[in-house]
Amino acid sequence: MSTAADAVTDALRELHARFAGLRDGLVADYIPQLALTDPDAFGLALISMDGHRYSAGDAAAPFTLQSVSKPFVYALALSALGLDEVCRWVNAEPSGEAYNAVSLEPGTGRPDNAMVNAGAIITTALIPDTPDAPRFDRILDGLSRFAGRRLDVDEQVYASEAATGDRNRALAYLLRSTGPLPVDPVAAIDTYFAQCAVRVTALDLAAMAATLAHGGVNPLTGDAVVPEPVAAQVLAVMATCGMYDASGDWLLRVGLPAKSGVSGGLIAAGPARFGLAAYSPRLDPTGTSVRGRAALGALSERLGLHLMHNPALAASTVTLVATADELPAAGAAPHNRAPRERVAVVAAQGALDFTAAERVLYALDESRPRGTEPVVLDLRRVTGVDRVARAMLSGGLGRIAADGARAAVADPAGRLAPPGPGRRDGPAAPRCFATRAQAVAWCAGGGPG
Ligand SMILES: NC(=O)CC[C@H](N)C(=O)O
Repeated sequence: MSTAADAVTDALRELHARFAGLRDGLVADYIPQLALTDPDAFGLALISMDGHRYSAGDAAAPFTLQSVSKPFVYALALSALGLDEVCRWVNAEPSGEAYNAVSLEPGTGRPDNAMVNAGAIITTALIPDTPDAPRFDRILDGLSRFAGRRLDVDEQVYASEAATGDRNRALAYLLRSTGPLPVDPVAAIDTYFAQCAVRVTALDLAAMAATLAHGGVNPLTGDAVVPEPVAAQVLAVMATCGMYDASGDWLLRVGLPAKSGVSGGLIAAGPARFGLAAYSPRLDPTGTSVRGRAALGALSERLGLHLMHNPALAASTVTLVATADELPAAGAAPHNRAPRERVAVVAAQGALDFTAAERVLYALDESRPRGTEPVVLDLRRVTGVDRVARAMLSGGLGRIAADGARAAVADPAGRLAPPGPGRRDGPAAPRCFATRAQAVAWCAGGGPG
């Protein structure tokens, strides 16, 4: 039997079938253990903001995080130290160079960003290291919370990189020699190798990406892994730097914050929409999975996820602009008796943010052609009012009241202010009522002022 949501799985399966024939690219072999992976493994996964999981192909096949660990450890550093402190040691500029380049700011020695190896090594070194919570324990714990399950280290890949990672060790020594660092990158290099060797699946990666897309809260477990501003900061750096010297092209064509790794993992995050992941070990010259890139690019196009694409203009916010005596009798019963004033009524629906609140304020003005009429704002069909919209609506209604007109809100859920005709919390708090009829009656002069 098939379910309606199988249509989402079908979309992933179709992309999997479309790109499974791609044989371009090479499996990374500078970490010898990685050369032993099956070059044809190919998995895709998608996790929604409600925690719904979809996958196709080898989405449960294990592989190591490699550079896909970088944005998550960056998130942990930002959570521990804050953006300004982290930026003192790692910049946030695209380097336009390969992941292993020696891209250090002249003068300060500061790496360009936390997505290239030099920046990632510093980021790892910035994670606090205390006897009761050693640095790597904190990192493994954090990565596990992003994934929503306990992760472990592929000891063979770790040993393989530790034995051959001379270039990264050289970078660590160079970093220590150039900058007045608060931490020792040389001491942190083995921790960096270990974080790169943490074992995941494409489904784990999708959960990790979905956690960033979901404001730092894992949509599978509900765990608030990092604060919302940190998730936004990490996504911003992924968008500009996540694909190294291919970051501009990726943002242009795919339009999503993303991060690749040399084991073949690739994540992309559609903020407030999805976490996406691909796994396929054959890499292009920038170190990105060839099939992963093709599949996530096609998925973004197909689902309309490009960030700069006309962002979802919400359905109409304002559902009614009228005067109370134009409304059906049931909606405005008290008003049918000779009102002292014509009362304007504006009704809104859906989730109110800045964009929606601007529409509502504009409609409030349109509903009062003389600019002196009392007005009722009907929020009964509103599902949410964010902080910005609340301040804007209170401010707009406050201006009407300050001009001497009555302004009331039908707001039984108390989204703008607690309901109750007697309630007035100060000059900025609008008069709120449980029903529209009560609000209209008060505005028409039927209630105490
Ligand atoms: N791009 C990558 O995935 C690189 C990670 C790898 N562990 C390295 O530091 O070389």
